[in-house]
Amino acid sequence: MVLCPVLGKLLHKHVVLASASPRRREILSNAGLRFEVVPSKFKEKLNKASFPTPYAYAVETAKQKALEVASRLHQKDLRTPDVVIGADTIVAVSGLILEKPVDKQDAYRMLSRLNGKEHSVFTGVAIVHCYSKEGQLDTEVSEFYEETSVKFSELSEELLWEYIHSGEPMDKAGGYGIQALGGMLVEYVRGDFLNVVGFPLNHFCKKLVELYYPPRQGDLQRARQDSIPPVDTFENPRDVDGAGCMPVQRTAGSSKDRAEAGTDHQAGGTLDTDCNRMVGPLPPFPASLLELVDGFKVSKALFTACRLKVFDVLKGEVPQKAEDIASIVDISVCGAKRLLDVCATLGLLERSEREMLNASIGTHKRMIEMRGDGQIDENTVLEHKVYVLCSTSSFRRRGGQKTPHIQLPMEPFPLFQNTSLQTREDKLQFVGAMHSLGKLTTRQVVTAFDLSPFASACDLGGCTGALARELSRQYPRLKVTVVDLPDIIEHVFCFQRDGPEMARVRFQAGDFFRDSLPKADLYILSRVLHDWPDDRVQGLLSRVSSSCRPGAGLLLVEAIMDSEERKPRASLMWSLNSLLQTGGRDRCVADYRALLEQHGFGDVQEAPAGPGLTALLGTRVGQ
Ligand SMILES: O=c1[nH]cc([C@@H]2O[C@H](COP(=O)(O)OP(=O)(O)OP(=O)(O)O)[C@@H](O)[C@H]2O)c(=O)[nH]1
Repeated sequence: MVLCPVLGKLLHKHVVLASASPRRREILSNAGLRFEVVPSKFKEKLNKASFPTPYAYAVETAKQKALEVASRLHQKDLRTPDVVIGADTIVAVSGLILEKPVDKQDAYRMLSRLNGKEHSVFTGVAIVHCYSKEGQLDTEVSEFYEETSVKFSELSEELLWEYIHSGEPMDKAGGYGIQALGGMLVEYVRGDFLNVVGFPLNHFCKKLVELYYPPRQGDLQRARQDSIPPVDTFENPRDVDGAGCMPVQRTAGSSKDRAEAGTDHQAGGTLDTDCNRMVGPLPPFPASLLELVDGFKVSKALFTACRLKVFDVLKGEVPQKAEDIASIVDISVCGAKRLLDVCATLGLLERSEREMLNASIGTHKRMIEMRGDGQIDENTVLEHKVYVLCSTSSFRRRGGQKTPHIQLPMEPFPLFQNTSLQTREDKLQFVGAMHSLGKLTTRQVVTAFDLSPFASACDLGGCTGALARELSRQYPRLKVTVVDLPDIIEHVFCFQRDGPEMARVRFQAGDFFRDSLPKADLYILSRVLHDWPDDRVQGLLSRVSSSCRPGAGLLLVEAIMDSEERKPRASLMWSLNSLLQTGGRDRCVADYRALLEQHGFGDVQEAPAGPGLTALLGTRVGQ
C-alpha cells in the first residue's frame, strides 16, 4: 500500500533503482514503490578534492550512477525507463570523506576516526526522468542531499575489532551499519535515521511533491487566507466542479508528463481551469461532515426499532433470535436482521452469541418515542428525499404475506422511480450528491491497483463520469466508456466540463441489465452491486463475465463488512439503507471473492480504495 500519496505518481511509470544496496531496495519497497533494480556500473572514483563540499561529491556520484544506468538501458534497446533513482551515502568527519572500507584495516582506520566524536552522514540522491526522442536519450535530473549527525560513544579497541570481525562494516559507508550491530556504537542521531541507512525517504517524497506539484504563484497567500478549506456544499450541482469548491490544486509532473496526461497548462502555473482539479495531493476526506450528513439515519434506525416495539419484545431480558423478533413484530427476517445489527452496533442492544438481548434504553424509551413520533411521520419522514422509503412500513411484510424479504420494485434504478425524485430538480440534486460523494474517493479507487496494462475500460453505473475522468487522468492511454441510465447521462453536462482527459471518455446511455455492454479490457462496478438484490447481482456479473475475453479485468469497489457482518457501523448502515431503498446489501470480502470466482474471475486481489472502501480486481480466466 502506498502511504505517501505522491509515490502514487510513480505507480504507472517504469522506475529503476540504480543501486546494489539491499537497504535502499528495502526502504523504497517498504514505502510501496514498485521498481526494477539495476545496479550501477559507475566507478565511484570522482576526485573528491575537486568538490567544494562533501555533499556535492555525494550528489554528483549519485547522479553519475543513475545516468550510467539510464543510458545503458536505453542503448540496450530495452524499454527506456521513465525514472531512474541513484543514491550515494558518505560519512564526513574532520574534512575527510569516508566511503566503504576496502579491508579490515581500512575499517579500523575509519571507526577510529569516528570514535567518541560527532560526524555527518550525507546521502546524495538523483532522480532522473528519461525520455526517448527519435532514438536519443533525453534526461531531466533532479538532485538533493540530506545530512544527519551521528555521535559515537567512546569505544574500546577491543570492541572496535570485535565489530570489524563481525564483517558488518565492509559494505557500509564509514564502516558501520547503524541499523544492525553498529547501532551499539551510536550515542545519538540528529536527523533522518533512514538517511544514515542509505536513503532519505522523507526528503525524497518532498522532492517528488516539488516536482509533481510545483507551487504556483499565489498559493502561499491563498493558503494563509483560507484557514478553513472550502468544501463541496451539495447545494448547487453546478458548483460541484466549479471554481472555489475545492482547495486549489497544482498541475502535476513535468511538462512532458502533463502533455501525456493531457493536462498541460501554461508553464509557471496559471489557474488549473479544467474542472476536476484533483491532480494535487488529495484534499482531506470530510469524514466528520459525512457522519453529520448521515446522522439522521442513526436516529431513524432507533426510532424505527422503537415504533416496531423491538425494545418491548426484549424488555423481559430474555435473549431472542432475530427470526423470533421478526415474527413477533411482524417484519421480514432479512429486515429484522439488518435493523438489529445496526441497533447492536449503535450499542442499543447487546448481542450474546447469535441472540439479541435488550440493553439499557428501557428507561429512556418514552423520550425516544416522543421524539421519534414527532419526526417519523410516514408522510414527512424527516423530509429527506433519498431516505423516504425508510419508515416502519418498509419493514412490514407486504399484504400480510410471510415473505422472507421485503418486496420492492425491481426496475432499474428504483430511486429514479421513487415518488420523491420526480422533478428534474430532484434528480439533479440526487445525481449531484452521487457525483460529489464519488469524487471524494476516485483517486484512491483508480490507483488501488496498477491499471495501466488495460487499454480500455467500461465503468458500469459510472453516473456522471467522475471516476472515468480520474481514470483517464491517471492512465494517459486508457479509453473509458461510462454506461448509465439515460436519465443520468442526460445530466452529465451539468457536472463535467470539457477538459483534455474527457477526450478519452465517452458516455453510453443504457441499462446494464438489458442492453449489450461495450467491449472493454477492464469492467468497473464501483459501489453498484450493493444496490441490487442477489438475483440481479448474479445476472449482472454473468453479463459482464460473458462480455469479457480471457485476461480481461473486473474491478469491484464496495464498502466491506467483516466476515460476521457485525462491523463497521458505516457498512451496516449502508446495508440497511440498501435494503430499504433497493433490496440490495453490503457484503464481506469472502462473499465478493466468491461472486467473482463463481463468474469466472480468478487471481482476485484486494486493496484499500479510500476511506471505508475496498477494491477487488479479478482476471477473467480462459473460457
Ligand atoms: O549505517 C549505515 N550506513 C551506510 C549503509 C550502507 O552503506 C552503503 C553506502 O555505499 P554506497 O552509497 O556507495 O552504495 P552501495 O551499497 O555501493 O550501492 P550502490 O549500487 O547504490 O552504489 C549503502 O549500501 C548503505 O545502505 C548502511 O547500511 N548502514
